[in-house]
Amino acid sequence: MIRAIVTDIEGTTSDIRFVHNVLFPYARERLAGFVTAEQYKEPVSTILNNLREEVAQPEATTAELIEVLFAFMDEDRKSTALKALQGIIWRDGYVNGDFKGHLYPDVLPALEKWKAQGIDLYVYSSGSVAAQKLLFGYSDEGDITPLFSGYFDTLVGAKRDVQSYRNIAAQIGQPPASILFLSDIHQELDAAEAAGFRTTQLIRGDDDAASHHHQVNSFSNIKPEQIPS
Ligand SMILES: CSCCC(=O)C(=O)COP(=O)(O)O
Ligand SMILES: [Mg+2]
Repeated sequence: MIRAIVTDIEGTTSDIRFVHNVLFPYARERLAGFVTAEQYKEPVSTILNNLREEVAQPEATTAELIEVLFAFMDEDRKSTALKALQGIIWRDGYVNGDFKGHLYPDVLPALEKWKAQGIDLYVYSSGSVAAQKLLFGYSDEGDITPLFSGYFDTLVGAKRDVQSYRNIAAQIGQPPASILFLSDIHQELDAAEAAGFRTTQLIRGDDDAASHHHQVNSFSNIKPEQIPS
């Protein structure tokens, strides 16, 4: 029996093009100015020190760190420091109404149905927890954050690491076999499966022939009670 569902965002609840064509450029245009202006204030000061640790360059200047951050954005590196900064910068965009968090139309009805069935809902994304709350708080469908019981980001580990899913199960307090993980990326589903989770892959665009996971093209086609263990 499924007691909890953990969902990815990019490519699963939300269009990858919203993340790559709207969110990422918005942060990219503002990152250097924001970091320069805020470098001595919290939380940016601590984030920059975390980045110095992450790249093992304890003496790196702010200008050098900004170069690192641009290289990370170029390669879509899921750096906790970069994700924290992006999340802070996106806040203005949401609050000013520059954009809303994209949701596929099939997502909200399914989340509401599962919640009404007593299934607890969680989010796991490389985007920071703050960024996740913004996307769902300022979504196309309004504030849907009351549906979620918790959020996980790279602080529990990387999305392709098995241990991350063990950490999530421990924090949720449910056995892995009673948790369903939804993602568009089969390597993430492989890691979740290795931790004992049940899995379903969202195919929002191209087929993924390299995947052995149960596949659907819409949340409306996910029946938690029918997912094989
Ligand atoms: C909270 S929306 C922004 C998601 C994001 O920043 C990102 O890098 C998505 O990565 P994921 O590994 O979750 O696909
Ligand atoms: Mg994804």
